[in-house]
Amino acid sequence: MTTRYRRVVLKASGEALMGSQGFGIDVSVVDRIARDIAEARSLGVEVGVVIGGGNIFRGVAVASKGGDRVTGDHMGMLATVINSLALRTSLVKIGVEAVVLSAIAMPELCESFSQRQATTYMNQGKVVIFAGGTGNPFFTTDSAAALRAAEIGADALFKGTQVDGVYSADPKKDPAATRYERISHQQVMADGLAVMDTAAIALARENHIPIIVFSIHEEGGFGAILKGGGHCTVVEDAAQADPH
Ligand SMILES: Nc1ncnc2c1ncn2[C@@H]1O[C@H](COP(=O)(O)OP(=O)(O)O)[C@@H](O)[C@H]1O
Ligand SMILES: O=c1ccn([C@@H]2O[C@H](COP(=O)(O)OP(=O)(O)O)[C@@H](O)[C@H]2O)c(=O)[nH]1
Repeated sequence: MTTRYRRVVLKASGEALMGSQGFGIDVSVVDRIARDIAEARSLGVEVGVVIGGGNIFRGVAVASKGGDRVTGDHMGMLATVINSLALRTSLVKIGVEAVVLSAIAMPELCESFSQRQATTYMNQGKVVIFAGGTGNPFFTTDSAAALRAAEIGADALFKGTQVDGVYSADPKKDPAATRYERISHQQVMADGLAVMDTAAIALARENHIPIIVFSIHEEGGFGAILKGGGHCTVVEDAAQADPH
């Protein structure tokens, strides 16, 4: 079937991977996300993935206790490598070809990221998992996802998170918040809607990449959106919007 998007980057929340455990990796959750990615591949969509590290470590946790932020961020980036290796294992287990490309060189564990190698693998139909964030402290995996999406020429950035879209306020704090079906990058930033960090949204906007915010907890949600249905908010500029 024809999908609206041919090549996408999926940003999967690190926190989602811990399931109900409160920390670390619940393999059944990783397996489920792998099945959702497999469905996208079966639709013919080329998929790059960025996984967060919040289920293991966030740099700000070190800084907030008076520690060194840069070291904390290095630890956070290593956490994303752990999650990426877990996802690769789950994908390979179900017969989906997948490679991990890390922004931080660790050749014994995985290949290093280069735009050329990533594009080659994607053209071959392999799922490319971008590990190590941007490779720089003071950034987030949201920014890494926007950056990789721009580098590989993705048609859309899918942010799979804890909530099912962009709301007028944080829905976890304000039960009266309402969900947008569509909103522009500009309005998300102007209204300070904190579903994704501003650097990531700005990068996506500059490169005309729509962001699809959806719940990573909903099995089949990713595929449903790719097929033109599903439950999400589409962040795109007016000029990009589908006239239908
Ligand atoms: N206006 C908003 N619309 C939707 N979610 C929001 C909004 N403001 C804050 N949030 C919060 O942002 C969170 C997602 O951001 P983030 O912490 O980066 O998650 P992730 O773990 O997916 O990286 C959601 O869980 C939600 O509670
Ligand atoms: O380019 C990057 C990406 C991530 N991180 C670090 O890795 C942690 C985990 O990433 P993130 O918080 O984005 O994960 P998520 O919220 O998606 O689980 C961050 O807190 C940062 O400490 C970083 O320093 N640079």
